[in-house]
Amino acid sequence: MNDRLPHEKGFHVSWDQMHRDSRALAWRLDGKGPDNGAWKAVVGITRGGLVPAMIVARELDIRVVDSISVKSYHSGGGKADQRREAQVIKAPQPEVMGDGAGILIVDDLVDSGKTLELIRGLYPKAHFACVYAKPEGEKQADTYITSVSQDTWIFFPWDMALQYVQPFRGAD
Ligand SMILES: O=P(O)(O)OC[C@H]1O[C@H](OP(=O)(O)OP(=O)(O)O)[C@H](O)[C@@H]1O
Ligand code: HPA
Ligand SMILES: [Mg+2]
Repeated sequence: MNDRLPHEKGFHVSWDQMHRDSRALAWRLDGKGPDNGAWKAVVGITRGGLVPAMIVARELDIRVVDSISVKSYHSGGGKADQRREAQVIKAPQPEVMGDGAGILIVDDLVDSGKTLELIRGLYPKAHFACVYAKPEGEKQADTYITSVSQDTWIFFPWDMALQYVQPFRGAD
């Protein structure tokens, strides 16, 4: 039985690491767009995807940047059969998106893949790019930088703060 709490197997990502990994994602995508290698626009999935989306747009000199807001919630009866559902609560500009061709849709992480699955249904020709990917959802990402095991919780820098920790060998 696995009775470990989510925060007990944690991958803590600093701002610096996030910046490096987002830059690596941009460089991987450079020249891979459908129009002579160019991408038309970057769309960040709020909220976590806005940080890598900005960095990718900056690295690749893409000035058209939009966002899509997805709200996730748990549905189902008892705790055991609860499922994570997702709903789009704010769409990007339709004139920018079309069917998604040439559009880079960026998120910080793919976990179950539900968020990307929902958005892919709306923009089937878009390219989906994430910084981190867990195995269950990684097939939903066309490009990602770092694999993280399914039972690891990723802590992003905007959810953390520097704080004092006791020395390993405490004073008596
Ligand atoms: O692959 P999935 O299982 O769908 O999970 C991945 C999504 O979950 C997190 O966002 P969250 O919905 O928690 O919202 P936030 O970005 O606003 O923090 C993360 O930023 C991804 O967008
Ligand atoms: O590992 C995670 N970290 C932060 N947010 C998340 N949302 C789904 N999985 C995660
Ligand atoms: Mg998110």
